[in-house]
Amino acid sequence: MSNGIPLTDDDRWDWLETLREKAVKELEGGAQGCVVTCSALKRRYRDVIRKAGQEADDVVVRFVYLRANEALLLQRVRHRQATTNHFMKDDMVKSQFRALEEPDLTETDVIPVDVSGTLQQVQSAALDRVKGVIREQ
Ligand SMILES: Nc1ncnc2c1ncn2[C@@H]1O[C@H](COP(=O)(O)OP(=O)(O)O)[C@@H](O)[C@H]1O
Ligand SMILES: O=C(O)[C@H](O)[C@@H](O)[C@H](O)[C@H](O)COP(=O)(O)O
Repeated sequence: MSNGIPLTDDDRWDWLETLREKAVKELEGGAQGCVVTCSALKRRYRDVIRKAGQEADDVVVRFVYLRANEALLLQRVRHRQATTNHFMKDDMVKSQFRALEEPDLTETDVIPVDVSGTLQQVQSAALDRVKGVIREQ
């Protein structure tokens, strides 16, 4: 990625499984909940994470989809590039959007949150939405 080469499906499977296994281990160790951050761009990647809920009755998987348009995210990645030496440069944003399969209404475990506001606005909107979903369960 630092050379501007997007990852492939094959590059990503093990990573997604590792994330799922780490999260399940946290819960098995007594954690009440666990948040992992991950791009999970395609539906079949999200399905890898979903498996945690299918394999254990007491594990509930929910996705918070941090949603914004390409122009805004390009601007943020450019700003990151100018201020840090992060490996992921702005030339990756286009391929990320090409790979993205936006969750549709059939993915009922997805909570979309608009991230075009400030960090505080995003944090508070995400918390409100997640708390609302937990209350409904
Ligand atoms: N709401 C926001 N307002 C301004 N900048 C943001 C906001 N959310 C994220 N950023 C910045 O955008 C960049 C990419 O965000 P990040 O969450 O790290 O994305 P990813 O992990 O998907 O690459 C980071 O530099 C981050 O600080
Ligand atoms: O293509 C992918 O599978 C993902 O985009 C993944 O590679 C990750 O999101 C980037 O590495 C960004 O890393 P940061 O979260 O550090 O920006």
